[in-house]
Amino acid sequence: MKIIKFGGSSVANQTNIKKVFEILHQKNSQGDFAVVFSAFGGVTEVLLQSAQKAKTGDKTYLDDIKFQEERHFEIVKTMMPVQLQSPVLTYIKLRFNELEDLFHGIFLIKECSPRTLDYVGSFGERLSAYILTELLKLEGFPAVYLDARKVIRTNDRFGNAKVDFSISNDLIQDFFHQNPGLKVITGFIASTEKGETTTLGRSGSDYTAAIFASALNADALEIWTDVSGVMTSDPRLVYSAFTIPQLSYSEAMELSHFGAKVIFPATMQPAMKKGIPVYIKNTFEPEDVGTLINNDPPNGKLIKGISSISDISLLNIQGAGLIEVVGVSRRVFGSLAEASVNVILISQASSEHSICVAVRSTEAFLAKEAIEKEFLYEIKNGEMDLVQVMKDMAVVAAVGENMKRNPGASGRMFQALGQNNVNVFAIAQGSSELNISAVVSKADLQKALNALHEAFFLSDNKVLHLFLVGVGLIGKALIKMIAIQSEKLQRDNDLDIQIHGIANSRYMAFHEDGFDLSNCPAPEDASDAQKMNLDKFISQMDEMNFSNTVFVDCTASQDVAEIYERVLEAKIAIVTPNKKANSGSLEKYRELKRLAYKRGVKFLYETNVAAGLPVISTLQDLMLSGDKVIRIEAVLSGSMNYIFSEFENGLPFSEVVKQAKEKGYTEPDPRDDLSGMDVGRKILILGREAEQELHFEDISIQSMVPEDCVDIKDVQEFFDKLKTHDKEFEKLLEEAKQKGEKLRFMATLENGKAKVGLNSLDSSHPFYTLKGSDNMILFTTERYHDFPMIIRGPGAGADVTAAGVFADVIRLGNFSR
Ligand SMILES: NC(=O)C1=CN([C@@H]2O[C@H](COP(=O)(O)OP(=O)(O)OC[C@H]3O[C@@H](n4cnc5c(N)ncnc54)[C@H](O)[C@@H]3O)[C@@H](O)[C@H]2O)C=CC1
Ligand SMILES: N[C@@H](CC=O)C(=O)O
Ligand code: NA
Repeated sequence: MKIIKFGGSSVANQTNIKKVFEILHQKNSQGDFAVVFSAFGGVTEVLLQSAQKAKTGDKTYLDDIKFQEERHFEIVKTMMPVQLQSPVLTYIKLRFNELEDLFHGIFLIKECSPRTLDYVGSFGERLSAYILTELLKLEGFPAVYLDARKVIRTNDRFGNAKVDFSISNDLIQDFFHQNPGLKVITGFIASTEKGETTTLGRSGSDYTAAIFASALNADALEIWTDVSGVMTSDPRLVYSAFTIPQLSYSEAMELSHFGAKVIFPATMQPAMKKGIPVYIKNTFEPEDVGTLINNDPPNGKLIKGISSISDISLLNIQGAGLIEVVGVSRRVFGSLAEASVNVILISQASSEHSICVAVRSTEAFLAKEAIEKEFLYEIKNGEMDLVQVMKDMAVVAAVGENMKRNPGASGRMFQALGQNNVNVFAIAQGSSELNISAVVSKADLQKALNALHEAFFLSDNKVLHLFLVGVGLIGKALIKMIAIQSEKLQRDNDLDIQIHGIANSRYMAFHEDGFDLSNCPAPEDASDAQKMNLDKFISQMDEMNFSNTVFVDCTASQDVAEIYERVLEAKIAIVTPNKKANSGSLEKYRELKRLAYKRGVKFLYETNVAAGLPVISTLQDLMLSGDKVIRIEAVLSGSMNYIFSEFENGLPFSEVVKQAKEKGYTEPDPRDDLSGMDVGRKILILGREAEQELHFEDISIQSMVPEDCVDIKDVQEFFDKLKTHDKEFEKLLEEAKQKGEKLRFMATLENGKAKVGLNSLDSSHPFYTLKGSDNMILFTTERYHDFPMIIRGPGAGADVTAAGVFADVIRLGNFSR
């Protein structure tokens, strides 16, 4: 024998009811069963509200019950042949007439006792189970209607009545013996010895089902609802949450205690006592496995689920007068109990200097008052401080019985929180080792849940959640590269990279699960594309509140660089090829580094200089290991090197500049390269990385942009104008050629001063042989004194730059492991 219970949403309308019938037809071949139904979705709530309306003299209760009556009629009229409808419609009509009389009484005397409310609350189930019995007969089932008030006996605590199991069990067994056929049972309702209607409290229909399962020693109890079982975490906050296949009763209790709405612990008690397995199944996805709750020993995962309670406050009770004084905690908790404050979490360190309790925020003030009143004398004498209240807190808890046998759960939990910069305000773990709870700030809740979910469930994979501003040449190449490499990274490096936000200067779009990278749309083509607004982009990134979030800036925009402080403040890492932030004021450069350090997040910008070549990281390593930079000599512009080396082969100057742009070597506006600004920025950044107090004014820059080209707005027009200067550049080339030299645009930094400009170099110079987009950097340092350290290779272009950005992102994955 099985007891199968369907919740209100499963029978909310004709379509859903048909789904329920399909499920029951399938059950038919699997042995004996009885069915428990809730009221049609939402009916009981409306009836109880209508009773309140009637009590306050609000006559619209009449409209509400009319509407509900119609709803019940409608189901019968659409699901039953006309000739059979009459008795069922009459039954409905009679019930609603009773209700109307009842409400009229409430309306007149302006009173509605808990006893009356229980009676009102019984109509929903009585109607649904009766109608469904008749419909099931039409489906060929030998259905027998059972009003559970006949067989479940309770005391008269209306609203939340206590069941007398010995009487109820007998009555249930008798009814089943005497009435063959498929019993169709009303959930939620029961009656007292005197025949007064009572209800079984929150999730009462589940409880009814468990009572029947226990009384009949059922083989199984199935709870059919609108979700596919108990999930590892709240899916609204943790997008990667999934259904837990099996839980022990205790685990299910712990998880449901924390607000997993699927089951209510008390309802399981009767089934649990008899060891009856409980299945949670989804009426709308019947093929889904669902969750099995039973007595089987816990297996597999260390932790089964991560749950949370938001909106709590933390009370700190402290003072020297508390140490080694017997009876303090009795007084604290006694005063809270007297004030009817429910304590959610308790923590006291063995120093006894403070006791910390978490309560619902709505009860925080009451709690503070109660404790302060109790300790009035101690507070007056300075033996105890006033109770501190920290608002806007939340509890996150890792739940699982396997913790008992395996050390390491708390290590993993607090490592994950720490690495994601989630501050923990209090911790509690009982010796049952079923749950470790931590109090965190409410603003960190989603991040904490995701971090824990990743740490315990995602097959040990680290997930980086990227938000990419600037889907241009480099941004697009980056997306492509991640798409190609992602399988290998997941397989060999346990690293999963998802992109949740994309933007260019016009549009932005977001995707909770991450865009499909092998087919990633342009921001303007994404399904929910919105006009780009940087402020909103950052807010949205912040709100999505993923752990391991990375802001990737692939623009050349000053505006975007201005937002870095806010990003780092939000404990979000930054990876960028954009040089604007690091080449602004020295204060800003230092502030960003300080902030990243303070917030414990990384700010990586290897591609600021020489694209993917390891220049910045190498210089940082030199500095960290105690070296000192004496001189830097470098060709730092891929486009300028391309231009001046290709130009030797006879093409006009303006033509080679155009080619450099087409090859993706130049800045979005190639005049940033020609003017020396880009190289100026790079040598400035290198100087700063070499711990020199370098300002942009300390750099003398020779611009190669002809004066009449400076102010032209349109890039194409600039190219036209540049053509008129081809001869001047040819002359420069000719002069160098005659001396057997080559033109190289380079930068030098020595004695706190930097110079950027065009040089004519003979064949003895290391830069003489550079080709194409090559960069070359010579570091002369205290250690590399006689011969400089040399880094050389292509230093511009979509692929080498995107690869450098990608490498920084992967580095983040290693840092945050
Ligand atoms: N091209 C190269 O070889 C290298 C480039 N870089 C740097 O990479 C960055 C990107 O360069 P490219 O991809 O070549 O430029 P691009 O012009 O192709 O792309 C820039 C993208 O940023 C977007 N954008 C601009 N301002 C924006 C704003 N305020 N908000 C949102 N989006 C905005 C644009 O719409 C465009 O999609 C630049 O900072 C550049 O200096 C660094 C090393 C090498
Ligand atoms: N435009 C730059 C590339 C980016 O840093 C160059 O030409 O080197
Ligand atoms: Na680099």
